[in-house]
Amino acid sequence: MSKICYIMGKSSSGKDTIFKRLKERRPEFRTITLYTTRPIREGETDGVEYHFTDESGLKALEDKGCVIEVRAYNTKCGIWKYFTADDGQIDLEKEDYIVIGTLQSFEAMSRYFGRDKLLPVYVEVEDGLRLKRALDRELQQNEPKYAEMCRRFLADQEDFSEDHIKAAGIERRFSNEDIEECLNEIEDYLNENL
Ligand SMILES: Nc1ncnc2c1ncn2[C@@H]1O[C@H](COP(=O)(O)OP(=O)(O)OP(=O)(O)O)[C@@H](O)[C@H]1O
Repeated sequence: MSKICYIMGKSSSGKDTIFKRLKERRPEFRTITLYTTRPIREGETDGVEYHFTDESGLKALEDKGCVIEVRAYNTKCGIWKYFTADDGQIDLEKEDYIVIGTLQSFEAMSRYFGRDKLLPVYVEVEDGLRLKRALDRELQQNEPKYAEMCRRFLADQEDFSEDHIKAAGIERRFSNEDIEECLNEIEDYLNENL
């Protein structure tokens, strides 16, 4: 049975890094590119990390009835929305997919496609190390957004509270202290469950 491997974790836990490395290891995985209204960051490419769009783009997809889930974040830089659309790119009869999302979107996708179609991969990193990685990443940006980085760090405490993780039915966690060890563990888990 085809499944959606759903990568989740707090900000700077390494979701993007793991996603890219898993895609290299398992090139047969298809991706579901999410949409966002946030501005594109240095080094990102439209249609790769996200489909970068705006409010009118979101409304057009909503009018067509194909938005599966949408979340809005009141950031230091304005309201940014992230959403998943059933825009014809998902065929669960044939393909396995790999996606990055949140607990909220994981739950919405589970309702939409069926919980058995999703394979959650929850990534975690000790908070101090995660904050250091977040700051190091921000320092590399042309216009570092430190306030937004801090907001996300604090918001994650609530979004990924133990209660929320439990309510979403997440049991397995993958520590991303060492990237190779983390990838090996995830790959074993995929082999067991796909
Ligand atoms: N195991 C690791 N060891 C050292 N650095 C890492 C490791 N995993 C990720 N990083 C680095 O940590 C930073 C955050 O990683 P990444 O961007 O993949 O996280 P993310 O969870 O996708 O973040 P966000 O949700 O905020 O976009 C990046 O600069 C990345 O290169």
